[in-house]
Amino acid sequence: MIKIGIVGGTGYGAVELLRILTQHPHVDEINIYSNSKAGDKISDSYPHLDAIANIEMKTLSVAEAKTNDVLFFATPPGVSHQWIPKLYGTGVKLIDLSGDFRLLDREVYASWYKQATTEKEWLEKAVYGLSEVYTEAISEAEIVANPGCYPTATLLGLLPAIEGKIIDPSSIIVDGKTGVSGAGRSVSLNTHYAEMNENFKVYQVGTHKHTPEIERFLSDKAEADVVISFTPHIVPMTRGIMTTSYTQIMTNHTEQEIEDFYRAYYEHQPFVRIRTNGNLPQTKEVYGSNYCDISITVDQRTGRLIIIAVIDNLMKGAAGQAVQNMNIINGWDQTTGLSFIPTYP
Ligand SMILES: NC(=O)C1=CN([C@@H]2O[C@H](COP(=O)(O)OP(=O)(O)OC[C@H]3O[C@@H](n4cnc5c(N)ncnc54)[C@H](OP(=O)(O)O)[C@@H]3O)[C@@H](O)[C@H]2O)C=CC1
Ligand SMILES: CC(=O)N[C@@H](CCC(=O)OP(=O)(O)O)C(=O)O
Repeated sequence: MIKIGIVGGTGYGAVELLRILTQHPHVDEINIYSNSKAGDKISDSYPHLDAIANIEMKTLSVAEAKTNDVLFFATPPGVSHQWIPKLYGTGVKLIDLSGDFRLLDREVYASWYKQATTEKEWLEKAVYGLSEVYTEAISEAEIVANPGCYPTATLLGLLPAIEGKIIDPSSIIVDGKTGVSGAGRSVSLNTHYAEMNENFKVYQVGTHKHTPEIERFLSDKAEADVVISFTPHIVPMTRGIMTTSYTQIMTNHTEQEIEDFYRAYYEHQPFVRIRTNGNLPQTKEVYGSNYCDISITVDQRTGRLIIIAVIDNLMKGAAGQAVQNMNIINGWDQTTGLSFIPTYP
């Protein structure tokens, strides 16, 4: 049995971690750290957790942090990099849901995040937590950089086609669509009900911070520098991400052959489901679960392979994948504590 700490206690990522970890069979104690509400119970902020997690939140300190076996940072970018170097080597496994450790180059980070992260020596110690792809490295990691929500869906959709040399890596255009909880719980005019309802917004065209993260890991598997066009959109729904990737096919494979290749690529991965016979995934079909559903379509007319991937941004896009990584680190079955059937309708 292990002891868990969650930093950023009153945010959406933390609450989703709690939803999972309160039912995880190997977790017997949960500490919650809050910057704004230490001393309060988490159920004061989230009454739906009353009688499930009436845990009093604490202030984080290095001494406190070290009492945990695994510490999750569910904090905005700019927080975890101040703590993780102080905790490295103490035996606590550190899983960061923010972007602070996802890029190797701090200048690239600064140019996309408009703020600083830690030195390269620390960034190099982090393992990218795309569970299905970097499993072995994650199993030995002390610091896991949990992937961003858009990169999770985009990379799971594109990596088989890149590794199989099915598509031209220089041809990739990605359209992302997210639910509003992707913006976190903090109040902003952008996500105000009246601004969001009956609306469909595009934002950060060509400037979204997930672009260099997607490019880094596509380049890793393409063994060449990959540059993509990525455009995110926000949709009036609570949860869900859909990414649509448009790519140029380089081979004469049929749709069936590519589909079979994808299925073989993810054969032993319990959370990736490949759609068959032109069946296209919808965000509702993964809602509340850790699944990533993927479809591939060969557009004969344009010679393009169109890849659609859906996830729940708070599950496979954040807390679910973070727990999947905790399971990998501890040598447990990846699905432990994560067997949520999607909530439908
Ligand atoms: N929402 C999503 O779908 C996804 C989120 N992520 C990432 O996960 C992280 C958490 O996101 P999410 O939970 O949605 O965000 P929220 O804004 O909902 O929560 C973040 C929490 O962090 C704490 N916090 C805020 N500012 C500071 C600070 N300066 N220092 C320390 N703690 C602070 C606050 O909790 P308290 O005051 O209680 O400490 C806050 O509630 C972010 O980095 C986000 O980018 C990644 C993938 C998807
Ligand atoms: C709607 C909305 O604002 N979504 C967020 C999602 C990114 C996020 O949550 O950040 P990480 O995944 O990098 O940690 C955004 O586009 O910035």
